[in-house]
Amino acid sequence: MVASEYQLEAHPVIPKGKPFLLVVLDGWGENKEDEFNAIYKAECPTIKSLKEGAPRRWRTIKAHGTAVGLPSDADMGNSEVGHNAMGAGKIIQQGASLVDNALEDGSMFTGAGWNFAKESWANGGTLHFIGLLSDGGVHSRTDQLFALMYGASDHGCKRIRVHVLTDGRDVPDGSSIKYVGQLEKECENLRSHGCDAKIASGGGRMYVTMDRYEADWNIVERGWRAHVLGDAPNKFESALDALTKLKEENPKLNDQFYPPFVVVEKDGSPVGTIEDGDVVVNINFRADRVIQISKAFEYENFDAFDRVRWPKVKYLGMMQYDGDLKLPSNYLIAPPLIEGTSGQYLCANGVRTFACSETQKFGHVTFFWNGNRSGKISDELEVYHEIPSDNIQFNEAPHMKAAEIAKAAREALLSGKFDYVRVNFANGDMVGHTGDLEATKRACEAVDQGVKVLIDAVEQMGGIYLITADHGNCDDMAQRKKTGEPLRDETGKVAPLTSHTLAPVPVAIGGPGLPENVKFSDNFPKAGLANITATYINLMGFQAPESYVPSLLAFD
Ligand SMILES: O=C(O)[C@H](O)COP(=O)(O)O
Ligand SMILES: [Mn+2]
Ligand SMILES: [Mn+2]
Repeated sequence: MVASEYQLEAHPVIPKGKPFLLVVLDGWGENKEDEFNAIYKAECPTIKSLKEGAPRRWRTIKAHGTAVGLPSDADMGNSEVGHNAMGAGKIIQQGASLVDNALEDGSMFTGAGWNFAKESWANGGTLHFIGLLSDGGVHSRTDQLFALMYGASDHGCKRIRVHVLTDGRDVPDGSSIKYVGQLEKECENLRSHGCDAKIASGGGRMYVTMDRYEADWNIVERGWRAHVLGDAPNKFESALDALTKLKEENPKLNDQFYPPFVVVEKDGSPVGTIEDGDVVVNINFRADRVIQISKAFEYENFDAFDRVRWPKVKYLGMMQYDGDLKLPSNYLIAPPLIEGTSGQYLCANGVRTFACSETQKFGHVTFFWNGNRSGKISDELEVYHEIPSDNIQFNEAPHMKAAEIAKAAREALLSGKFDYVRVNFANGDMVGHTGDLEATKRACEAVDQGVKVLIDAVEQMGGIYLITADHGNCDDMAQRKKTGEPLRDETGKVAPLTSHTLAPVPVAIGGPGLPENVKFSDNFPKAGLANITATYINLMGFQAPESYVPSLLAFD
C-alpha cells in the first residue's frame, strides 16, 4: 500500500521498470586539468568518455558551501552534507550552520541541553570537551569550541578539560600544532579569569576515538583509555610537548595518526580523567565518526571493548547523532529534521533497492542517504550490502574494494531482483586524503574499472544510469598559493593537499533504457547536489515530489 503522502505519479516520458544504477564517486571533483589532478593524470577511459561521448548528458553541479547547506561558500563539501542532499532532494541547513546560528542568537546557552550540562558543574563536576580540533568545518570547528568554553565559564563553570583529536585530513598536515597552540592560549586566558581550563589528552583522528561504521573499535578503545582513564603509553606535561616530541621521535608521523597521549602533572598523574559527576560534551556536529564513542559513554550494556571503568557522567553531543537510536539522548542542538527522503518515497512506491559500499562509505549510501537514520526504510524492499574495508592506510592498497563493490552491484543488477542499485566508490576520497598523488591515480583507475563493469551490466539489462560525486578531493592533490601556484617547501617539494576541494562535481546520465530525447536542461546554472534527487526519481519513471528542488532533465 502506498502511503498517500508519498505517492508518486508516473513520469510522462521516462518509462518505469528499467533497472536503474546510481553511482557516487566519493571525492571526485571536476577541476583544473594539471599534473596534480589525479583523475586527469590517471587512465580513466570510462569516466572520461561519459563527458566526451555524450555532452548533452553530462554537466557539473555545485557540491560545496551554501548549495549543500553549509555556512558559507568558503566551506568545502563533505560526505555527510553531500549524501544528505542527494538523498533528500533539498538543501538542508547542516550542523555547522545550526550551531553557528545558536551561538549567534544565544539560544545555545538557554536550551535544554545546556541547562542539563550546567547542573553538573553547578554540583562541582568537571566539564570535558572531546572532539576534532581544527577549523576544517567538516566535523567540528575550533571557534565553536572556544565559544562553548567561554560560555561555560560565564555560566559559572570552574574546571574544563579538553580532549583533542588532531586533524590533518580536513586541513593541512602539520597544522595541529597551530590549533593546539590556539587552544592553549584560550585555556590560559580562561585560567587567568578563574576557570581552570587545560588540555587533558589527545591523539590523531584516524588512530584515536573517531572510527566510523565500526571499521575498527580499537581506535575508539585507545581514545577511551586516554580520555577517560588517563591511560596511554605517551605521557607529557603539555599537549604541545606531546605533538612536538612524538614527531621528533617519528618524523613520518602525520596529524591524522598521532598515537594517544595523556597530559600529566609533574608527579605523573593525569590532569583530567573523566570521573563520576562530570559532564562530557562532544563538540563534533557531524555524526559518523562519533557514534561509537557516544555508545561507549551512553550504553550501560556495552561489549565492543572493556571500558575498565564506566563513569556516571552526563554525556551530550553537539547534536543528536542518530535519530533512530536517539543517540545520544542529550545534545546541545537539535539536528536537522530530514523528512520526505527519496528512500521514503521510493519504498512507498514499491521500488526494490540494493545499496552497497565498503565499510568506510557504507553509512554514506545508507545512513546519510536516508537523512541520518541507521535503520532501513523497508525490510521487504531494501537490501543494504556492506563489503568490509581493510584496516590499513589506503595509499598502501589504493584499489580498496572497488572490484568487490562492482561485482556485488553487477550481480544485483543482473539478478532482476532490484529496480534501483546505489553504490559509493570510496577510493578517490579515501586515498585522496592520504595526500599520495601516485596512489590516488591508482585509486581513480580502480574506480574507473568498477564503473565500467557496472555500465556494462546496465547495457546488458537495458537499464539507465546516473553517475555523480559528493564533493571534490582527488581532483587536486596540491596545496595552492593565492595565485593558484602549488605551494612548495624549501626543497621544492609540493605540499600535498589531503582535504576535499571546492570543485563542482560531474553528473552523467545514460544507458539503453533512457529515451533518446532525454538530456540535461540548459537552465539551472547554480544547480547543486540536491537537484540530483528529482533527476533520478524521474529516471526511475516517476515525477518528483513538489517539495524537491527541480530535476535537471529536459526533453527534445
Ligand atoms: O571523515 C572524514 O574522513 C573526512 O573528514 C571527510 O571525508 P568524507 O566527508 O568524504 O567522509
Ligand atoms: Mn565523501
Ligand atoms: Mn573525504
